[in-house]
Amino acid sequence: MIKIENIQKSYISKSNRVNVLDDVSLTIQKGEIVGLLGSNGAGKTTLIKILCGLINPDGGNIYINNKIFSQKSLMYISTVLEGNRNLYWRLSIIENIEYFLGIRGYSIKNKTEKINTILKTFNLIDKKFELVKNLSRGMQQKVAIIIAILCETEILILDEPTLGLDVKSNKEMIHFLKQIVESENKTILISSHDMGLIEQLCSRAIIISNGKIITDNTIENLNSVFEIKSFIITLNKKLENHQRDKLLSSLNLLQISELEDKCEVIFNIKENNEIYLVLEILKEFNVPIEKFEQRDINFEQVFLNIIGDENANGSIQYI
Ligand SMILES: Nc1ncnc2c1ncn2[C@@H]1O[C@H](COP(=O)(O)OP(=O)(O)OP(=O)(O)O)[C@@H](O)[C@H]1O
Repeated sequence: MIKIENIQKSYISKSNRVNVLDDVSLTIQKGEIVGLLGSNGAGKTTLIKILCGLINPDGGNIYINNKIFSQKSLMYISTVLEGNRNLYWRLSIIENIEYFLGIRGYSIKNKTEKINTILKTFNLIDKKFELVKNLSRGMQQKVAIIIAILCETEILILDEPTLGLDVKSNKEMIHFLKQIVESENKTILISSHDMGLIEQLCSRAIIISNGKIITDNTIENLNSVFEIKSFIITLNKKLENHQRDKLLSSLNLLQISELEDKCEVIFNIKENNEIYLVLEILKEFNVPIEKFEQRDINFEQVFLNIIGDENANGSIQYI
């Protein structure tokens, strides 16, 4: 179990103090698979580096299994950091496994069967003696994660596991991680930009923006936002002021965007009958409708809306 309370971290940049993590608190229960989402520079890697003891926070507390964080906590945690510096490139897969398990005090002699099984499962058995530098980026990433699993820690932290992978390797990696999530009973924290990955693997998503947690909710709850439908009606005439006012007051989630000699009415609804509300008002105005389209809403949009609203208003709204 991971408990983070009021973590604070800032860096000095060009003689200014920049807050990178601002009062971050979260709890991840044993066995939970949690996604950490955020735009570039949001503070995800900083939080992960603090969690694996690479940097110290300026303030706040971390508890691992109810004990205050110390060097000893690291025996419960394996981390795969972003990028390709998790392995020794001039060593083979098996030599890397031997080295990293050795650091944790394990001998690979007692683990040969487990190592071979895991390498077979993930199609790396033929590459066991291959130097890591000769492996593809996706294979290297898999090896780093396999080593983290072989360390048999309770907690696994993965920072951007699909970063830099092509479309095919990205798909394979998600499949690989799904197998891991299903077969290993671990507490897992995965940071990513990849909404699909978080949606498929995690039960909960924490969204961080400018060093602050702005949403911490189950994927199920966040997914309920998908039930919202979004429409655009293009009118080939501009609206008069009183018509705009009437439309804007008809629905909470309605925007009007003026184009050259047209205008777009964009609205998001949960109930289908709200479409008729808008259409009836437009009928009353007797303005010709040029186009009526439904827009797709996906997790990425939900995320962007949450981040966008946070940046715009300092408060969170889901659409
Ligand atoms: N050592 C450092 N010195 C100064 N600023 C830093 C340092 N490390 C990180 N930062 C700054 O802290 C902020 C958060 O960086 P961090 O790497 O944690 O973000 P991130 O959410 O992981 O972003 P990305 O998705 O781009 O990896 C950024 O503005 C970054 O420039």
